[in-house]
Amino acid sequence: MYEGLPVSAEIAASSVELPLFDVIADGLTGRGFVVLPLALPPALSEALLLRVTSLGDEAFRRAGVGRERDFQLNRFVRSDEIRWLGSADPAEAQYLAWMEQLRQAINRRLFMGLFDYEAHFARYLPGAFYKKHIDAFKGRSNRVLSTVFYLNGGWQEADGGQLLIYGDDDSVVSKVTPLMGTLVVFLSDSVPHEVLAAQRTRYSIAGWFRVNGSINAQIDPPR
Ligand SMILES: O=C(O)CCC(=O)C(=O)O
Ligand SMILES: [Fe+2]
Repeated sequence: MYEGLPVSAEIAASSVELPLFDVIADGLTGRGFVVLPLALPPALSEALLLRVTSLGDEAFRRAGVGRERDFQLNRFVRSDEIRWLGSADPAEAQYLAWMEQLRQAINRRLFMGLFDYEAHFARYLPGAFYKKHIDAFKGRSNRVLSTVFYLNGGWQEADGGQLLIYGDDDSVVSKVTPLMGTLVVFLSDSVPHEVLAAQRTRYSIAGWFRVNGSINAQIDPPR
């Protein structure tokens, strides 16, 4: 039992399979990505927003790119700040529990062999962006499935910060408003995407399901 959240927001370990998981699996098989409004229990989304907004500046650090440690260079690529989720906080724990359900559901449906999941809050202050990229290069990362969950109430077009998803021919196939409750799931190594500059502070949770196994004797890419 988690404190501070209504019982309805709890994700029981034995909860029945959500139809949503079918939608996600079908979307991944079809286009390689899926966008779902109001994917998680609203009370959980609110608790996560409360959590991320209660964290002080010192809780965040500037995000890096891959193995790059050159933060000057990275600033041209991305300018968000991050904080990793853990199970000590009840809202974070519930989010991770929901993702564990999704992990198992995807494995049952698509046999992807997803092994674990890692996720961080991201804070994009006004002006922050993340240039076009993919989250993983085939054979060089354990990350295979990406998730992004948004925590912004009343987000308007003029607030910027949209997620652009690109198709094979470099055209934008989806423009996602980072609105509270929306979840995006996509294949990490084949879906280029970009975050347009936010005009007001934008909160999200980015996460990755990973497969097990070492790459160049390294189990996981460094955080
Ligand atoms: O916040 C988003 O919309 C996407 C973030 C992203 O692409 C990433 O963290 O890799
Ligand atoms: Fe990304």
